[in-house]
Amino acid sequence: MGVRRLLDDCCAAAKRLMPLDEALAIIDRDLVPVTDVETVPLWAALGRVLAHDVTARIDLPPATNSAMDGYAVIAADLDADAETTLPVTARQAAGRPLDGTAQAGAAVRIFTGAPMPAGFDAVVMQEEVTVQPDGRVTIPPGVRPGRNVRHAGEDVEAGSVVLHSGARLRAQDIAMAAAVGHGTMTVSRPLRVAVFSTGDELHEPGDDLPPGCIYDSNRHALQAMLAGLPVAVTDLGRLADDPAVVTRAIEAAAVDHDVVMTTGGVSVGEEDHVRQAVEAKGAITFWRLNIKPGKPVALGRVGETVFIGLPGNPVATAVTFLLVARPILLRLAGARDIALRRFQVPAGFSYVKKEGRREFIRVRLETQADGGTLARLERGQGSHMISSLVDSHALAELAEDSPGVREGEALTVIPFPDTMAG
Ligand SMILES: Nc1nc2c(c(=O)[nH]1)N[C@H]1C(S)=C(S)[C@@H](COP(=O)(O)OP(=O)(O)OC[C@H]3O[C@@H](n4cnc5c(N)ncnc54)[C@H](O)[C@@H]3O)O[C@H]1N2
Ligand code: MOO
Repeated sequence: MGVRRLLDDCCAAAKRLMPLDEALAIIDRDLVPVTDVETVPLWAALGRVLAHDVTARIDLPPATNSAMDGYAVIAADLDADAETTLPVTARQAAGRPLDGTAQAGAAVRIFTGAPMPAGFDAVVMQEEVTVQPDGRVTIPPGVRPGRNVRHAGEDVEAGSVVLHSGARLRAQDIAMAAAVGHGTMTVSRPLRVAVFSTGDELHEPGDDLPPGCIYDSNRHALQAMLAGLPVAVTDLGRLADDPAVVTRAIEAAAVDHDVVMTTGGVSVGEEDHVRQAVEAKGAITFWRLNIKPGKPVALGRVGETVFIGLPGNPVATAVTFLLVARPILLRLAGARDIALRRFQVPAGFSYVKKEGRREFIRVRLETQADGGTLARLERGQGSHMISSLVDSHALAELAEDSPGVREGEALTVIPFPDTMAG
């Protein structure tokens, strides 16, 4: 895996801001996914990337069975226009052998999930029958073959592919693997991701805060956001704004990690040393994207290790994690679908934007009385305003050439993924 195909020369040196789509195309095309796999129990497979197709070992359902608690019958035994009273000659519970004899002209007491007795083709719910004092059952007219019957293989046929390699496993995928007989799943190994924050002003939350300093929130936010991805995180703490310290730390972390991720120090100030540190030991592929917030975001390599440099402003960190770091990590983990889901909802506000950059603004998604959804603009859109992240549910995306949005117009929104959703 890694960055073998990442170009060393780049538009980093150029003045041009790279469009987001171009950066995503580089991620898609040039990053080489991990090839190491491991086999894990089902409970450990959630969120991991499936390494091979999963094939059904059995039909699903494995046998034709009843969808209801009631009485199995042969529809042809019944009077089409009048009630029919039948003796009950057998009992069929799920997971047990047939008790009694299932025969034409009789009903079988049956329960949900129990296999249909041979030759029986319909089930009448127990609520619809009358049990006579002598134990016989009276069945209403109109029962057709197939009623309340679930056929073997109607969900999945044995031998068919039920999950495709590259899928990020969700709860329903694990249900499917289990149902068709797999007790383990083969997934790509977790990416080893090292996380640093940089900045002399940063202090650990919980400690005393000297004047002019702030608590390090980004490093903790990143670890929380990474928790939703197939990664093993190493927290490498805070780095001082010292070029030698930053260079040494990035170089050391690159030795035993697949990805080194930093926050802060990636812009143009004299105390921003991250980019130079990466260039000293590797190369930068892109460094500035045509997005707001999050313009200073870098992809590069240090040896074979992928480097991701996220900007320091907390909202820019979160936005670039979603838009850039997340697809990089999913691609490296071998995931097939790395795109964020986008929806259109009406805007409940007007917003003017400068043309030229793609802009992401924080919105709340409100359910209206008519059941529809409306996007409301969060107050405080500065990229230092964490409260607007806390109060929002999604990013609204305004295209490069858009002048903004007017109330009532359709707005493209990207709902926050699980670790950021309410
Ligand atoms: N002359 C220019 N100045 C800046 C530009 C620019 O293009 N030209 N870009 C601005 C943008 S946009 C952003 S975003 C920031 C990104 O800067 P850095 O990535 O170098 O980040 P820092 O300068 O280290 O910090 C920026 C800001 O974020 C706070 N911060 C940093 N780390 C953390 C952390 N771990 N937890 C919480 N907050 C953090 C830091 O104190 C600063 O306030 O640059 C602009 N400047
Ligand atoms: O784009 Mo910066 O990333 O405004 O905060």
